[in-house]
Amino acid sequence: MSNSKKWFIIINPTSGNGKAKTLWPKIENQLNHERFQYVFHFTSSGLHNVELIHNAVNQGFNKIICIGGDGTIHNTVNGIMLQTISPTSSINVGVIPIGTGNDWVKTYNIPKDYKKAIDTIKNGTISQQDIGKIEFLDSQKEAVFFNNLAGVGFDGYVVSKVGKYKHFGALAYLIGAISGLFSFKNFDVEVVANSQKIKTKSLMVLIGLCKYSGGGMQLTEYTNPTDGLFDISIAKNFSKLDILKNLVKLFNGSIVKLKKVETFKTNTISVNCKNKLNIPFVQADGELIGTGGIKVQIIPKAFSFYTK
Ligand SMILES: Nc1ncnc2c1ncn2[C@@H]1O[C@H](COP(=O)(O)OP(=O)(O)OP(=O)(O)O)[C@@H](O)[C@H]1O
Repeated sequence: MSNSKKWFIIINPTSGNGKAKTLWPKIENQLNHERFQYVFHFTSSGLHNVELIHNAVNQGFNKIICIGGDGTIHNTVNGIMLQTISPTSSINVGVIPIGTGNDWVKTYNIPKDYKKAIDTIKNGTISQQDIGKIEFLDSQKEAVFFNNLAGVGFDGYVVSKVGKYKHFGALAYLIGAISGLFSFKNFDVEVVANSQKIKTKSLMVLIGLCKYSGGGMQLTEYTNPTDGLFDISIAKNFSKLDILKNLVKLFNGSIVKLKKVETFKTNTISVNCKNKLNIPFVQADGELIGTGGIKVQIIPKAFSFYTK
């Protein structure tokens, strides 16, 4: 059987605090019951995940199942975007969500129950969305792609801390945010987008495609992940009290209505961080990817996946 007829499955054994590994035998039973033809691999690291997908596409696989959380989807997207053999939107990805935050799947109501997720992959439809490409302004690091949300500043700082709280499930991000609050310092930033320059002290600059991040928070003014535009939120000079007072607003989407949050849409953005004494972290889809200034551009409808 040629590779294009088979599914290529990757499982991140550490996702969901190890739940992906424990559930795999049951998932495998269900896939066999539903007569899926497949090969499978466990990831040994994020980089291994990217390489597995990159090589699979080069070998002719065009149907992928990703078992894990947002980081596993992110690494899978990067494997697809970095290969040059096939148009990226011709590779279809099914997701069985077994992560901690599981934020990306919430936008599309992809079921967390593995049997229902398999049914979505088997009987659902194929949708597409835009992808973001991040290039680093202050280093030679390779470009990183994202499918959900990227951010510079406090949210990157939270991601750098969240690992040790993952056993709390989706609450890990909120706990990470509260614990990081007291050591984080707002940074100087110059944002360039839509021929405008915004110079400010900032808590964070968020570059969104989909609706949820940080374990269910809604930090951007989400409209449409296929409109060719990012949803930007710049949180300007928030105090610790501002954050504590507005914790509920982080989750119900109304944080973007605050005066100190500037929102707009754009298809490219530069986030320049000139102050070498306070260089912010950069996160993409909940993965810590670097530090300092970035330039981000949108690649319209580059990612194809199974939805209900
Ligand atoms: N075998 C492995 N050992 C350790 N880490 C791994 C391994 N395979 C992949 N990883 C890394 O595991 C990290 C977490 O994966 P993932 O995001 O899927 O799960 P999660 O953190 O539980 O879920 P979520 O991101 O939805 O909160 C990713 O950064 C990925 O690079």
